[in-house]
Amino acid sequence: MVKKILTIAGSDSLSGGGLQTDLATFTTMGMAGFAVISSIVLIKDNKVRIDPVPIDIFQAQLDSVEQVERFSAIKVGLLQSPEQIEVVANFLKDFIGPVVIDPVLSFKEGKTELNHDVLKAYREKLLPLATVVTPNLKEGMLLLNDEKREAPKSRNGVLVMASDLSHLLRCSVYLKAGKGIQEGQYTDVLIDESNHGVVLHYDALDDAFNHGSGCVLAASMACFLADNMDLKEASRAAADFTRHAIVHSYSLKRHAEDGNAFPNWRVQTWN
Ligand SMILES: Nc1ncnc2c1ncn2[C@@H]1O[C@H](COP(=O)(O)OP(=O)(O)O)[C@@H](O)[C@H]1O
Ligand SMILES: Cc1ncc(COP(=O)(O)O)c(C=O)c1O
Repeated sequence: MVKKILTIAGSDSLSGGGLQTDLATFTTMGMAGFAVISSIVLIKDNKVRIDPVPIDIFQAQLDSVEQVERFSAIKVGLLQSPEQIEVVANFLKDFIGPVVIDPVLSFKEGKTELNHDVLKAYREKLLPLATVVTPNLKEGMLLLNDEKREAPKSRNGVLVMASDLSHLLRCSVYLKAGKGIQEGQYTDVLIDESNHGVVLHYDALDDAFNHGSGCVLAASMACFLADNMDLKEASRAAADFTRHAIVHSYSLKRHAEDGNAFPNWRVQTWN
């Protein structure tokens, strides 16, 4: 039977992340994708504009997908207010199955304002309901909320940070530590459900063409978990899937400097 998988995410009409990227990932993984829209994101001239969907319409979408029997996994992306976070927490309370939450608190594409009530709601209401949370280093530091703490610069430092996050949030953590940890490499760290740490290093690929790579990672991880892999296997498989999406990135304009990760890299392209 075809597996059904839900994303609760923002819409990015440039397909550089958000539900467009999530649905494309689900399709490539051979699963049927469903989407609840939290916000409309507009990116132009290095500015990010986010218009949240009114809360009653957001809730109505969640009520509507309750008709689906039943999702094999749920991925959660951009949420813009404590109210949205609370509504999602309520929705997830009775869900039995893997939940991957990507706490989108910062954008590569431009600055956005941070609402501290959103951070508190994430920490207290939503993230403890996740199977795994996938912050980048900046998002992880924000969630830890410790002004005296410095961002880690070593392999050990990232392991400690991921472990502290996992204790604070009471869930597994896949921390995207980025390129500052080991020369020429990207480092990701997983703290799994038995508090066991795994460090993953990957050769750094061209940075210019990877809008949406965080979404591809979390969405593919949700699919691998839906396929009954354990979290360690699913993490490795998702990291590998995402590297392929980055290698196959495409630009939006013929001579553009940047572009999107390509989640459909497994599918035959028409040339
Ligand atoms: N230039 C790159 N080379 C290799 N891996 C990368 C590169 N950029 C991102 N990744 C990987 O892609 C995944 C998503 O990371 P990232 O794009 O940093 O997330 P986010 O968009 O949430 O900040 C991670 O596994 C990360 O290690
Ligand atoms: C709706 C939405 N969610 C999430 C993201 C984050 O994307 P990334 O995977 O590059 O971190 C973006 C980026 O544009 C977005 O528009």
